[in-house]
Amino acid sequence: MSAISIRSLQAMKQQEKFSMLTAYDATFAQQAADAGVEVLLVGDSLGNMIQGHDSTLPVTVADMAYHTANVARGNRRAQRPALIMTDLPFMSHGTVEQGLESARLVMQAGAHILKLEGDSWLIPLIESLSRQGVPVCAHLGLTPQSVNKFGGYRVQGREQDKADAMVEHAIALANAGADMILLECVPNELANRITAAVSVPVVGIGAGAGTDAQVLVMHDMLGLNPRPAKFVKNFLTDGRNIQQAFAAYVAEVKSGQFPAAEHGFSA
Ligand SMILES: Nc1nc(=O)c2c([nH]1)NC[C@@H]1CN(c3ccc(C(=O)N[C@@H](CCC(=O)O)C(=O)O)cc3)CN21
Ligand SMILES: CC(C)C(=O)C(=O)O
Ligand SMILES: [Mg+2]
Repeated sequence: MSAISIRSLQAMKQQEKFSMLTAYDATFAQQAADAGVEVLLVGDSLGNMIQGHDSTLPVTVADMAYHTANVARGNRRAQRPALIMTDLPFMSHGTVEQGLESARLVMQAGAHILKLEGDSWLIPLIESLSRQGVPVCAHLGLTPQSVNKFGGYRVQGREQDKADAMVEHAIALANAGADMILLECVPNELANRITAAVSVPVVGIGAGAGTDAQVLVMHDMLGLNPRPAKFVKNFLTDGRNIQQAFAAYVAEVKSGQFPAAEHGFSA
């Protein structure tokens, strides 16, 4: 089977749901790809899960490059290699110049697509990356790098004006060259509006079952988080091993069984 590409994911929009899971090392990357996970996210949530911080703010570009290189080695050994998406961390893309240098470091470490938190202010950088052949996923809604500005990890886009603005931002980002959109902790109805408004795949976490794809933090879906968020489901149940837990997640995303109503937010 050939490796997953941006093109294969684009073709799945409105045909078949796909799954994304965080991976920070070679062993779990290979396990997830072998279980059928289409996208491995080297998330800056490694600040929480690997480094023990209580936010993603301390994570550096060097940390992201290191974990991306590890994930890339494991992924290469998989039956069908997944697409590797890597987060640009806090304050590593405040200007176009800085964003390009950060992008170079993680792409050269083995990422296939970058994820950037931000709204329409990202457009000049996305246009530049797009011209240089670097795919981008724009992360909207609850963007954890802005936790201090938000005053906590809270659902975003509940007010009508904020919801309308998020739809406009998603359209503008896709027009600027974003190849994917990720929505975190937004009301289901808003996620559905955005999924219908853009032609690129939309990935959700805490955004309901209507998006084109789902993402979870691996440690959360293995039940390793003592205080899981509302959108988390533990798949390491019913006597499953880790590989089977990953496969159950993939299957439940494909069938639409996950996420259920209890994992989403209303307006
Ligand atoms: N392990 C882990 N999982 C994550 O999903 C995650 C991280 N770490 N670190 C970075 C951010 C922080 N995230 C979080 C953390 C908590 C909530 C949370 O507790 N949300 C409330 C909703 C609050 C509201 O209603 O506004 C919830 O009930 O889920 C959400 C996102 C998501 N990301
Ligand atoms: C929660 C996902 C979307 C993420 O950005 C991360 O794991 O860092
Ligand atoms: Mg992240």
